Amino acid sequence: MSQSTGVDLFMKQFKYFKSNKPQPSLNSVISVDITTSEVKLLECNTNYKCEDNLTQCLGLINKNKWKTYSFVQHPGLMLIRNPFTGSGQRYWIKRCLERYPKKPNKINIDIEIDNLDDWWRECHKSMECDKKLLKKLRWTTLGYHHNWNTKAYSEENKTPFPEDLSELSSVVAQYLGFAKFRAEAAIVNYYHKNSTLSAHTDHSEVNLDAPLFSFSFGQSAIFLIGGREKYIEPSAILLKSGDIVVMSKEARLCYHAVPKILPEYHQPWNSDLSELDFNKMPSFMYISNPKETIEAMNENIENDKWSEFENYIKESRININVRQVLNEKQISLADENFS
Ligand SMILES: O=C(O)CCC(=O)C(=O)O
Ligand SMILES: [Fe+2]
Repeated sequence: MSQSTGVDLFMKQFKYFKSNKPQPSLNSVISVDITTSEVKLLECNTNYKCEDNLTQCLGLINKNKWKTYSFVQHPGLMLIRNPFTGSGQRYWIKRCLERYPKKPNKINIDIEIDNLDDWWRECHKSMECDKKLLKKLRWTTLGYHHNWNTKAYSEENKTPFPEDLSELSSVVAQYLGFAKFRAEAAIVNYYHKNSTLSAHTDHSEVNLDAPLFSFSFGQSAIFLIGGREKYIEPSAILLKSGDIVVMSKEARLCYHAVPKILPEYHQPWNSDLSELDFNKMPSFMYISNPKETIEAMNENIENDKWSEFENYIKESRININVRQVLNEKQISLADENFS
């Protein structure tokens, strides 16, 4: 495996952090809250001007308060430390549970259960929540659906990408200077206490220059990121609820994994629950019904409507992994100029 010694250092670290007995030491895990020589706070002075009420409507705090970090050992890797409001976190968590797993989107349970059109409702149709079904959801795919066998995207296996997630991705992309980014495919990953995601690279997209955006909510996780080969020793980074990881440039094709979910005491989705009151609607690029989005954002403030989602997220982690599939001028996968 290794050039010289044959050692897969990625796997070694993965096994170390995955272990329950003994529990791994977290001393070497990078936390961007603690200043070390490995992490740098980035000045994001791209000329991106967007209305403050646009970020607010997407559940984000004012962009001049965002903190973006880069990693000395991993050029192209960036982390925006939780730029979401509490109501914003609630909105995105709820979308990942209630809306995105609905048809025509695809979920892992489709293979086992036919016609499960509304997983969340099915889990909550009787007084007592169906915990077994609840834990069964491991992924939802959106837009160009990831094909887990062939790993290839196709025009036949594509449904409309959620407007709100396009909007969110585009705001974050523009903020970092990726003005032309288009969200075209996403995997929503659902993790429970002992869930892991093994080492992989994401290389199915035609466009491997566009960055990949990863939004995490709920319980914390150890994220491993290494190099283009598995013999390169990975770094372990602590991801918390609301964090956005961006894999761009050299980091775009690097091996990464999630060896461990860590229970988190802080619940940022329960603080900063301010109501949006808009006289002036922002101009959205993708969202066609701004009023509906604002109402959905505000609805979460009422705790009784939120409680079922709270029960889920206090034990689980959700990650939304957004990609651009096509090249800038490409219209479809069939576009011959790009095949
Ligand atoms: O859960 C994460 O943080 C990473 C998910 C991921 O790498 C993927 O979906 O390809
Ligand atoms: Fe990935």
